[in-house]
Amino acid sequence: MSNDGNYIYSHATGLAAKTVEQHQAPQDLVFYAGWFCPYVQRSWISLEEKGIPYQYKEVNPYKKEQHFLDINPKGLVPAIEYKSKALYESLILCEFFEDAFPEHTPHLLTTDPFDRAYVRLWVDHVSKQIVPTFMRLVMAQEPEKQREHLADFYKGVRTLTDKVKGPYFLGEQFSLVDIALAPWVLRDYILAENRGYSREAAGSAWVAYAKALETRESVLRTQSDKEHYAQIYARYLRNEAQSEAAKAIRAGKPF
Ligand SMILES: N[C@@H](CCC(=O)N[C@@H](CS)C(=O)NCC(=O)O)C(=O)O
Repeated sequence: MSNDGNYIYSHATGLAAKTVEQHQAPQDLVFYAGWFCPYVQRSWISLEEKGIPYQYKEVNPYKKEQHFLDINPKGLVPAIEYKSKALYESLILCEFFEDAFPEHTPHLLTTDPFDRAYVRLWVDHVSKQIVPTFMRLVMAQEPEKQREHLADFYKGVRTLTDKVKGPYFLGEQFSLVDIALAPWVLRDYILAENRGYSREAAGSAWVAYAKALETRESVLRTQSDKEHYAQIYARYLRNEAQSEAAKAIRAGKPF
């Protein structure tokens, strides 16, 4: 076990704490989550958007306790148990919620086959371009590397914003593209405070899109107080984090 788990505040705060409190009763769907985790937040936003009944259980994934490894052998949050069967991986969970609860709207993957593929295409861009570059930029120590990753981050963001219809990616309809990205938009103040990033430098379309995402109710309802996120990122900013993600980024492997 890495000692990263020792640096994590034990529970959600702010509006997220209220949401946790409202989801303590037993349900068919148990959501194993860490309040701090951007991947968790993706699946959590989906649950909140769709009004799916779920029971929230806080897990410290860095402790790798056996009961949790039985649910997710990778030992990562988010994970779920649904009618005693286990699943994990944030985006796979989001798609599962679409399939298992078709009567719950909005349809975040949309219903038209072309649109579904198009949403997946841009979720892939978020996952392969934007998120890893965000992490590389946070972890980079040398100014030259930081400049390189910052330029890559702006590039990834601009490629996406060129396609944003506004206020959300597909227009009025909130979708999985917005969900895949929103947790990192909420956390971009880490880049602004430490790595010379500004939303304005990525263009006015990005400023407007980021604002629309961070003020969406489901996003607000799953957000904790900023100071507790900053505590965790401090280890990434010094390149000391030992999470699976940090190790993969250092090794240049996909995550
Ligand atoms: N690809 C996974 C990533 C999940 C992930 O990395 N979760 C982190 C917390 S943000 C975790 O559980 N880390 C534990 C560890 O690295 O040991 C997903 O999309 O669900």
